[in-house]
Amino acid sequence: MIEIDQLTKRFGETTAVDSVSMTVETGTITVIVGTSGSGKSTLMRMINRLEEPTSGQVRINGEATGTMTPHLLRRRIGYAIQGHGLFPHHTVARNIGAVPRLLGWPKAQIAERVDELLTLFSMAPDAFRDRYPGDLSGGQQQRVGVARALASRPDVMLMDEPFGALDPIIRHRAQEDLARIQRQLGSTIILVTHDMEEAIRLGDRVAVMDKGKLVQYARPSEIIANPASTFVREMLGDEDRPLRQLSLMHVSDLIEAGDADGVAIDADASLREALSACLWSGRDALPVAQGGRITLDAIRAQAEQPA
Ligand SMILES: Nc1ncnc2c1ncn2[C@@H]1O[C@H](COP(=O)(O)OP(=O)(O)OP(=O)(O)O)[C@@H](O)[C@H]1O
Repeated sequence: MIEIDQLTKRFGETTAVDSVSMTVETGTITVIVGTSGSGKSTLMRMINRLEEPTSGQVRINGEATGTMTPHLLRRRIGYAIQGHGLFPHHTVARNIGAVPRLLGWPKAQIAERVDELLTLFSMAPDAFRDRYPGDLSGGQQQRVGVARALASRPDVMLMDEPFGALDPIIRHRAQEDLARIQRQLGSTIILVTHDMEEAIRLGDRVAVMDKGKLVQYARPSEIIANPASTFVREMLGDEDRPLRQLSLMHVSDLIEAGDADGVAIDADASLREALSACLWSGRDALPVAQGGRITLDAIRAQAEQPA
């Protein structure tokens, strides 16, 4: 568990982070979202002490980070940034193994961990471990950057706009990969983004920042249903709210008895996908692969419900 306790950072006249308190549970993804200059990166950088707080405290599993040696603290905390920050003259394996090497892991164990992570990120170890970053696509470089941050099984993983440089299609895949890997490894991740869509999709909890203040900290469904301020409502984009609502619910929530024609949809698919399948194929109902059907009327009723 990470406890952020009345954390404040001033740069001269500017209060970049203004008395922020929040608790991040172990094994969850917390996304910090806000406009440019709202203090997201500064808040995150105080967790691994790349910035020293003006006042307040961060505790990791009850231990105040202010009392730890900064470089030892940073070895316990993975850090991935936009543009990956890989060493260009080191192979993929050497890049991923950088922190375990610093920690003095035996060579065989590092090699095993490198292969395990490459596999997890759908990159065949034999094909990738000896390549250099320059020989990889942008998406592959980004995955290696994230793999490197995870290599030493850090207590916490901080990610600052990790997918900011990726095009929208790869970005979606990268987000799905991260969510899958996080579930598999049970990692604790804090991720910064300016993209509310990304926050809603990835976050177990979403922290919305405005002018250095934490204006809402809640589950995505709660943020969509009850935005705490006009600012949060604007971040959400009013017209998109029904669609966001649908993307958080599943076909399994609305299955009814009966048949329907055409290609079936999976019960795990989101209502947004079901809506898009209905509209795309011109059907009023879809069969559900696991039995029963879902109707366009039921999906529409869900989208129209006052949030
Ligand atoms: N080293 C610094 N010296 C002076 N001011 C700074 C410094 N770092 C950040 N700031 C200021 O603190 C405020 C918050 O910056 P921060 O980078 O945390 O915002 P952000 O929400 O991450 O923005 P972005 O999305 O643009 O990265 C801004 O007004 C910024 O200009």
